[in-house]
Amino acid sequence: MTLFVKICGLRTEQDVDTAVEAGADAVGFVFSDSPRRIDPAAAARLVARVPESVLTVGVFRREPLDHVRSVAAESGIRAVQLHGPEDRGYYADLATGGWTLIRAAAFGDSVPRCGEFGEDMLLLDAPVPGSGIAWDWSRKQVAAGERWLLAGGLTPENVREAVDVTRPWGVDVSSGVEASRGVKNPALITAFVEAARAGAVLG
Ligand SMILES: O=C(O)c1ccccc1NCC(=O)[C@H](O)[C@H](O)COP(=O)(O)O
Repeated sequence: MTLFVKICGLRTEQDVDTAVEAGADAVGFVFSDSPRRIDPAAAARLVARVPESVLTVGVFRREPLDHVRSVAAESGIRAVQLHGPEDRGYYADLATGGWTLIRAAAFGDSVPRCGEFGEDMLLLDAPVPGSGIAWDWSRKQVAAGERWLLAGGLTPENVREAVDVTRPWGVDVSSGVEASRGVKNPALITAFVEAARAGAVLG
């Protein structure tokens, strides 16, 4: 099994082309308040460059359901990643649209299970998404074998150790492949994908 790698917060053609050429499995576009925010029309132009084999993901935080549906339709993304406190009804409604659903949960007291809200993937993240701050991965709470992504403060330097410690199904990065906040560095994107997959032992 190959480690699933998602590169998040992309805003330019170069970002997207680099991630795809590096072998990323998914590319993310942030549609909520963030230095990485992109509007749906601009995202649609980038989504059109992405081959079918790579999942295009829209990232949302605390947005009304109608807004998520409308942005997802306009941009053409195939997956929706939710960082808010959405309930099961919200997920059930979105599931009717055919999008792959990714539920982001902050590392904390509860023990999340992938699928308990009807999601297809679980993303275990730092309390502040997109902050580049790592949490104590050795305390990860997801059962082995679940479709879960490790996120929060990953970099080309630490991703290998993080994968070895937590044995995730996949990894997700944003800040760790940036030259400055919101501006991706192509060389770091390539280095991250290579480092993530180098000698991976998955659980
Ligand atoms: O990137 C943001 O600013 C953002 C804003 C609102 C919701 C989610 C956001 N980002 C999600 C991600 O980029 C990743 O899924 C994850 O949080 C990893 O971030 P990082 O620690 O920067 O690698």
